[in-house]
Amino acid sequence: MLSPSSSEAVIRRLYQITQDYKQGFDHQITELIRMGLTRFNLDIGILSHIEGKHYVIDHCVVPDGLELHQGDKFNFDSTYCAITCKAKAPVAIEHMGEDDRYASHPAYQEFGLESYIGIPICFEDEVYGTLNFSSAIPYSRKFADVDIDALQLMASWIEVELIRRKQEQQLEDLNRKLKFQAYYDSLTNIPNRRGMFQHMMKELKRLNRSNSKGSLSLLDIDFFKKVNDTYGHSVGDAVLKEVATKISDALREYDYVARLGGEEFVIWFPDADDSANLEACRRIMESIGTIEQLPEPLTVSIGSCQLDCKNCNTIDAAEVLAELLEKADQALYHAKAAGRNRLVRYEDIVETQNEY
Ligand SMILES: Nc1nc2c(ncn2[C@@H]2O[C@H](COP(=O)(O)OP(=O)(O)OP(=O)(O)O)[C@@H](O)[C@H]2O)c(=O)[nH]1
Repeated sequence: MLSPSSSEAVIRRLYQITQDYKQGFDHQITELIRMGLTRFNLDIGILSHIEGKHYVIDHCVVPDGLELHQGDKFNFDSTYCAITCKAKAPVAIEHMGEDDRYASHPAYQEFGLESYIGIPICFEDEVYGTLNFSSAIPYSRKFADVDIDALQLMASWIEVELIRRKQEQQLEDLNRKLKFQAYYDSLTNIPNRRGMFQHMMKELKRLNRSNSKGSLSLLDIDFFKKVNDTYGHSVGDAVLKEVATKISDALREYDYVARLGGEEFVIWFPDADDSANLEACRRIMESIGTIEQLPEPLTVSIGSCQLDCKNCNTIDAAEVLAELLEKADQALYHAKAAGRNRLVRYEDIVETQNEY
């Protein structure tokens, strides 16, 4: 004989399952279904989900040999779930085949389950699916109010958990969006100045340890103001996006590009020697020249400099980055002053200056 205290046992177990949140929702639901199977002394436990005209198994615990798996889909109308959802309340049937209401139901015809206890699960004012327990064997006693109470407790737990999961997901999405906004440029979808700083700090610290080389380039679109003035700001925006795409497409997996602001981009080539860097920059310039938004070829100027990390061990990464940007900027200034549409290496400027 079941006593009201059996509901207390369910509450206690649900509390333990809640405490187990670190194991994840899948584990918690499986434990809840296992508890239900023990509680009702049945052998098939399912949390289902309705997708249009389909009944989909979200989670299930079934006896060995029964081929039922997460993700399996059935026609909704020919499931016991349809009976429960139509009732909009818990349904408990001890002997389906001898019940005039259900013996001819397609669910019974198809699955032949004799005993069944199920309840609709609601989520955001809609029926999400059902929690149900069943068996191919008729039930050995009558389902009682305490059984329904226990089922309702389990359903409430799932409903609260579904809401909590959704909120958690929304919070995660929001955090991801905020992080993206903080570190990425919304126009071109590549990292912004802050993103570049974060990436370069990591890179330079790694290079410091491995004592390797790298190369940094500043790329600036030539006469971009004229593009805006002649064709309008929206064409200017489209050109900026296309330039970002062309640069990204020309890079190797470990190279890195960010938009520093306006029409200026920074490109980092880790471990690149001088010739690899120059070759990549030439490829980028060529590719940008084929941009289709404008009737005339678009040109860019690039200032590059090399990092040699032999002396970087003792220097602060932020200082190294500031120095790299400063050198590349000087080289870019020379490229602009010399007529634009060209690449200038900082090392060449220094060499020329030393000759005088
Ligand atoms: N469409 C668009 N224009 C931008 C954006 N950010 C900056 N600009 C424009 O970029 C232009 C940069 O102009 P300048 O700094 O004079 O440079 P420039 O015309 O490219 O000349 P040089 O660099 O000397 O070759 C300005 O007209 C800015 O308004 C943006 O997000 N979208």
